[in-house]
Amino acid sequence: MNQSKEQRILNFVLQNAVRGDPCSVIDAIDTYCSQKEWAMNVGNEKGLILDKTVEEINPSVALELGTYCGYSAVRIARLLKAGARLLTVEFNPEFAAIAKQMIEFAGVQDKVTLIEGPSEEIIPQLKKKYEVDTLDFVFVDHWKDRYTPDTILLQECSLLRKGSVLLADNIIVPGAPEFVNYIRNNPRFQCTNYPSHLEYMKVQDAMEKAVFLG
Ligand SMILES: Cn1ncc2cc([C@H](O)c3cccc(CNC(=O)c4cc(-c5ccc(F)cc5)cc(O)c4O)c3)ccc21
Ligand SMILES: [Mg+2]
Repeated sequence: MNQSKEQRILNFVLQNAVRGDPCSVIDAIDTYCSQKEWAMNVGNEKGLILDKTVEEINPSVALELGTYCGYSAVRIARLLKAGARLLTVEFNPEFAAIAKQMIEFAGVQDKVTLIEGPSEEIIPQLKKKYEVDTLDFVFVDHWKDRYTPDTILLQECSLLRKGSVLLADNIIVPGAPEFVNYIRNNPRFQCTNYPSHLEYMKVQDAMEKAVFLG
């Protein structure tokens, strides 16, 4: 049975990165996906916007929607302080299996809880099953038509507090027009747009930061 692209990305990391070195894992994925096979990792240009946002917030509890191969989970986890944690949600079992190995190889597994299942099912479980009080940071990078319903669900589940920060990928490509309309017209969020480029391409993309005002 021939390998998936995600398995080829993982194999390249296992052969070219350094176990326990998250930066080498990030670099290896970016090298492979810019030179061999494009993949929907947030990439290094938008990754720097993600890094700066995480460093600014210094979250104790972070959530990621859409793990994929674990690239952004490794990017976020490598910046977390001692005792801080990232919960990352992936519904696709193949992606989750790859991401688990990626996170472990990078050596950030003690900071990351990979949860297999759809966001709409997992979000309502975060308080009781995953002992979350409120979320300091949420990276939104799953199905683009889920950005709005899941932002509403996070509020309904009282998972956001005054100052919680959402950062959404792909505001231009593939685009999340309904989310942009919802969040920019919602008085409970303070929004900032960060123009960038689609990972590994010269195509315009952007990220949107939304601070919950309580
Ligand atoms: C409900 N639920 N809960 C957890 C959860 C997890 C997933 C998966 O992780 C998953 C699978 C497939 C697609 C996505 C969304 N990502 C994208 O679609 C995307 C596309 C492109 C792009 C851009 C240009 C192209 F030409 C083609 C693709 C660039 C990007 O950065 C993307 O993030 C996410 C899905 C639903 C989930
Ligand atoms: Mg994305």
